[in-house]
Amino acid sequence: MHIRFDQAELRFGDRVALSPLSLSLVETRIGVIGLNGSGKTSFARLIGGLAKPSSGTVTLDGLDTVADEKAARAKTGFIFQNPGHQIILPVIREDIALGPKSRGMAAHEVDRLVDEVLARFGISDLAARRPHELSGGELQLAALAAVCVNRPDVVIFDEPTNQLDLRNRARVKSAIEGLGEQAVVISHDLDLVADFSRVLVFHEGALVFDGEAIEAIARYREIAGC
Ligand SMILES: Nc1ncnc2c1ncn2[C@@H]1O[C@H](COP(=O)(O)OP(=O)(O)OP(=O)(O)O)[C@@H](O)[C@H]1O
Repeated sequence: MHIRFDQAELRFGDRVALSPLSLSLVETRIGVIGLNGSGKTSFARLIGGLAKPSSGTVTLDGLDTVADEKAARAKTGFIFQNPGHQIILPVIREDIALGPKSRGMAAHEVDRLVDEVLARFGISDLAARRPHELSGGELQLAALAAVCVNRPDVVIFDEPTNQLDLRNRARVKSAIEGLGEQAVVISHDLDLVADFSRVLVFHEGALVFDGEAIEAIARYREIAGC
């Protein structure tokens, strides 16, 4: 998908969360790194249509995230920092079924799709479980299944390996690697983006580097002073 920022800016009163930014993204794996408060989530929320630019535009395959809000939103899936908050129904299977059901799909087709996506992320055994019974890694995968069942063109992850142990981190990393969809991944876990074709570095609300992962990570280390 073609994600395009055209002088898009995000402000909260006098506070600038993201300075005017113009760029085009077509790569399948895009990493976003930077210090806390540097503007990464603001950037991601603009892509996902969860924030409206204070000025400028953001388009997804030519659809404006404000003027064509519904169609643009349908192209994106967002996995929040705390995926437990986005699982709203009491049982995982029901939660994953919510999107297809709300589009009026027949019950047997919904069942088939849900089974397929559970198997795809290796979590068929979690179908009947409740969100509070799942580990952080399992919650990430369940949220990812609930997003991917809606067939987005791009999946946006906000720190998907935050607070995960090594095993769960590896599980989430491999799920992201295996995605057919385009992925935009915000991460403080530099290993996660080390193989990505394009990595953006934000600092104080501005994009300060855009390019190869290895150079992006070096630039980030320089900014962090370590
Ligand atoms: N709703 C809001 N109201 C006011 N200021 C905000 C709001 N959301 C973000 N900001 C400010 O915008 C700036 C960028 O925040 P953002 O969440 O995009 O950073 P981040 O790089 O994702 O940080 P982190 O790594 O801590 O998640 C910060 O100074 C933050 O305080």
